[in-house]
Amino acid sequence: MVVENMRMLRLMEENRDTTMVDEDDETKTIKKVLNEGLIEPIKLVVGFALTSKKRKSFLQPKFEGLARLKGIVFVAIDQDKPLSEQGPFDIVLHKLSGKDWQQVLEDYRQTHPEVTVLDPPDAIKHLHNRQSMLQVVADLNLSDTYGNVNVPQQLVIKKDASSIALKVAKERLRLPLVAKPLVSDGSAKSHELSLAYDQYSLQKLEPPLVLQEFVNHGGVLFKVFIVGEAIKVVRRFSLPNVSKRQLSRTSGVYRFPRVSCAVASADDADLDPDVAGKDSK
Ligand SMILES: Nc1ncnc2c1ncn2[C@@H]1O[C@H](COP(=O)(O)OP(=O)(O)OP(=O)(O)O)[C@@H](O)[C@H]1O
Ligand SMILES: O=P(O)(O)O[C@H]1[C@H](O)[C@@H](O)[C@H](OP(=O)(O)O)[C@@H](OP(=O)(O)O)[C@H]1O
Repeated sequence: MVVENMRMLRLMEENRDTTMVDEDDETKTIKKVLNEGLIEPIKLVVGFALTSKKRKSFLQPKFEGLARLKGIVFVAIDQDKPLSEQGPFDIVLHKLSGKDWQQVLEDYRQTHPEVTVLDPPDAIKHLHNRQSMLQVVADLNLSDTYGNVNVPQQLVIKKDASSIALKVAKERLRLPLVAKPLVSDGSAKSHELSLAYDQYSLQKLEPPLVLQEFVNHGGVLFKVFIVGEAIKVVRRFSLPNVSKRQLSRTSGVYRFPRVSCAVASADDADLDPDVAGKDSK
């Protein structure tokens, strides 16, 4: 048992980025427990294929350690070697884009039906494009049902920035508009959003993109995470409302950073309970 745990520890060390070796007390405790053989035997091997950015944000040493205590280990997939020659895995966890990788996964699913691929390329392809991503929600037709789920008015611009103003006028989209890259592939570029205040500045945008009417939402939003039966809701700070007055006085295109990421948590903020419902338009 101790030998197996030491082997596992080595595996975890080998699979870790050199940028991730900052050890806190909890990590040291986990290592001590591992060394002393006090933990569960390995029940599940998860092969992962992630970008180095994702590996750093998701596979943090503490998380890996806690998973190991529950008998789950994470092993890096070497993309330069055939997937079938690696493992054996119980689960393949991935977040990589590209047709070649999708084909590798599809082939692997055929030859290894016993392995759970999270998620199969076919099941997540609509999330790689912001138009199809939102279409799924629009198709659910949830407005005026039990709650009220609406989708912002939006327009896809594939090319030709000079034609945007005309298209926007034709579709009667109201300014300001949020411009989002059409492709959503996890790259930094795909997260670069901007806000266009006036018609003239629309030509400065860079297609392919999705234009959405800006929806005032009181500067906070809720993110809902669902895994199986588990549901977690977090509150995050977001873009503040844009008033009519502000709109009439502002022009141009403004890039905005990752406003509602994890560091923008508003879970503990003391907010006016009505704030998310106010509309200053
Ligand atoms: N139509 C909209 N009206 C008002 N604000 C918006 C709108 N769309 C997006 N935002 C703001 O932009 C932020 C990011 O938008 P979005 O979630 O579409 O992009 P993302 O890159 O996928 O973000 P994330 O990385 O947080 O998942 C939101 O948190 C919200 O603050
Ligand atoms: O931390 P939350 O609020 O869950 O937001 C996530 C986004 O929803 C994801 O889209 C980001 O992943 P990608 O950068 O791979 O798209 C993801 O990027 P990260 O894994 O680098 O943190 C997060 O920004």
